[in-house]
Amino acid sequence: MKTGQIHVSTENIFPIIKKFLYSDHEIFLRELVSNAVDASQKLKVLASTGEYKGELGELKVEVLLDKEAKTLTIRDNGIGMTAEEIDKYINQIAFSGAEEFVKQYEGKEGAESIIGHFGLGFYSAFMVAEKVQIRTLSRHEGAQAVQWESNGSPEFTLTEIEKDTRGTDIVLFINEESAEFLEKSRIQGILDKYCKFLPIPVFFGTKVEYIDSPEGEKDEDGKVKRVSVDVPNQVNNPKPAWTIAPVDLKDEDYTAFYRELYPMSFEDPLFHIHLNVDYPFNLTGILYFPKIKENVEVQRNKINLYSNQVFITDSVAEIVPEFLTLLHGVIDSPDIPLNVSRSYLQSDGNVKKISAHITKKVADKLAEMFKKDRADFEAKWDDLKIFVEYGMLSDDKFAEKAKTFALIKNTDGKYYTIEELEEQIAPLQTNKDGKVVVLYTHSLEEHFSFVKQAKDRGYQVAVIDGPLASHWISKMEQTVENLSFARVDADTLDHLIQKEGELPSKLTEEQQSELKPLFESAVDNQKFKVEFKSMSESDAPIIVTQPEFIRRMMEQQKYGGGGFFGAFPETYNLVVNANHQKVEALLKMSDDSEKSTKVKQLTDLALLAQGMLKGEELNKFIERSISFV
Ligand SMILES: Nc1ncnc2c1ncn2[C@@H]1O[C@H](COP(=O)(O)OP(=O)(O)OP(=O)(O)O)[C@@H](O)[C@H]1O
Repeated sequence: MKTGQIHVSTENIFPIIKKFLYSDHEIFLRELVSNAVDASQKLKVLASTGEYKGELGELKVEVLLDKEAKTLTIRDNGIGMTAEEIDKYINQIAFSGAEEFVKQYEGKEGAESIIGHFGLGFYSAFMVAEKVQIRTLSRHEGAQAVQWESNGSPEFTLTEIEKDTRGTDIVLFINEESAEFLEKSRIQGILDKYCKFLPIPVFFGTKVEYIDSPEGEKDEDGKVKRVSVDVPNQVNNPKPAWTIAPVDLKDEDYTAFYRELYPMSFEDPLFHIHLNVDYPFNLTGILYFPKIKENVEVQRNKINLYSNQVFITDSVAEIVPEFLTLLHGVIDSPDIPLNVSRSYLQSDGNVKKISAHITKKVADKLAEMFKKDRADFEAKWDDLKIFVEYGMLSDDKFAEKAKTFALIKNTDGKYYTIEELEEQIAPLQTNKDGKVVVLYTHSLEEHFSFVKQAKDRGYQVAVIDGPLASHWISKMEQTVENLSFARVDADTLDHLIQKEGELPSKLTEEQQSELKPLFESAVDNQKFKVEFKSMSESDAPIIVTQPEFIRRMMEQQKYGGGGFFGAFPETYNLVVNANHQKVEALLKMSDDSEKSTKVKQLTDLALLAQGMLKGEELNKFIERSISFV
């Protein structure tokens, strides 16, 4: 037996490691299982190059729990270590790595968040163990098995032992505060989280499986009986879909993998993108487009980040652009630095490239789908829309590409690209300034009469809805030349698409001034501005409109952005049709009370058409209307 001092300059770093990693103790298992997997893969490589000539056997990692002895063992049959290798890799290199880490981050703000992403490697075992043994037999022929042991002080012992199987056992004597790691369910939970897709089979305990009775026992119906047997419980799928070449995968395989990732999800994704880059950085992965629900937040941050199949985190906000955090799936890249702060991550060159690459891939995939099968793309559009709009608003490069496939639906359920729609409506809907005006509604039901009037004139009305609508419209107006958008209830049709030459007004200015106070007294002055406009005689006598600009500002404030305008009061225009016969008739009435009743009735009808007549006012309107019958 040999005793020695771990090469160390700090007095004792173990208490610091423990304190530092307090919130993330569980990662010790990720580190040790990854080391075991690495040791197995290294052996595979050595075998393939001919350096290792022995039998490989079935390479596997086992996690063994002995609650009574209070130990947790991580066993592999990989390369193993000689006494010299232990001295080099454990006593010197590994330790200096851990020591440097602690020195660098001790007392620094935000250190905890860094640590979550950073493995201290082998030494993280001391977060949960009072004593750690390495019992190992090297791959070299005739090697002597050795045991390294340390109780968390810089002293260690190295002893020759009997061990006739190749590979390494890391035995942790779990300390008192860490008793949770002697619970089967806790260990299973950690393995599920970090080790689900490691490339070498990992086993933990047993599970029950049902098989045909080996003795051929039959039940009453003569069928072979099913019996339960205990089988080794493999925790991982060593060959997850993202590591397989896309040509070898069918759509069903992608869907099955989605289910493997999100067993609780009820719905299949709309489609997927398989990422595969090896230059200038290394990245693989599969991203899925989910059906986006009203409650966007629940679906956010479901992308899992892996590094060589080891789970790192499900918070990828720094790596993918914000609008892409709505996607689901896996990204695996050994090139994403994990041992750095989040703000550094955002400025990292590789991470920026990765983010730009993913955005481009997503745009290309959508463009390809649109080109390949437009009908199918249209069928998916309503689910994709919010995502594409979000992308167009937050990323100019994406917006440029998306203009070719972003669709607008009209009230007849037909889909057009922006360019197609512009071409369609230009002949009738170009105003006197040469701008093509897209009329739109967010709800056919709410705007029924406005839409009908517009369609009666041969205009098309687009359906543009959702929380991002008004932001998106403003963006389109800024980027597509000569295009402007107007909601059908923003003004009278003649003013929404102004043509040369206005209709003459039947009412003179004086007559309008005479009637104006009557209308003003019928509504709340703070909320409504009364104005007269010369409209067609067949148009409604009064309409309530909400100026496009004010409404958009209010909507944009509600869904973020535009805050600098301050709070907008809700204001509307009460537009009186200066050519309507019912309005003209008011002038001839001598009975003031009859006149104001008529005005009230006309005004209420306009409010009713906008769905704005409610509560007491609605009740009064109903009673008044009954009295007319
Ligand atoms: N199960 C094992 N079998 C063989 N060698 C091992 C095993 N575990 C650790 N080692 C050796 O000990 C070294 C140090 O391990 P440690 O986990 O501290 O660092 P690492 O794996 O090199 O880096 P990191 O864990 O930070 O990615 C490894 O590089 C490896 O050479």
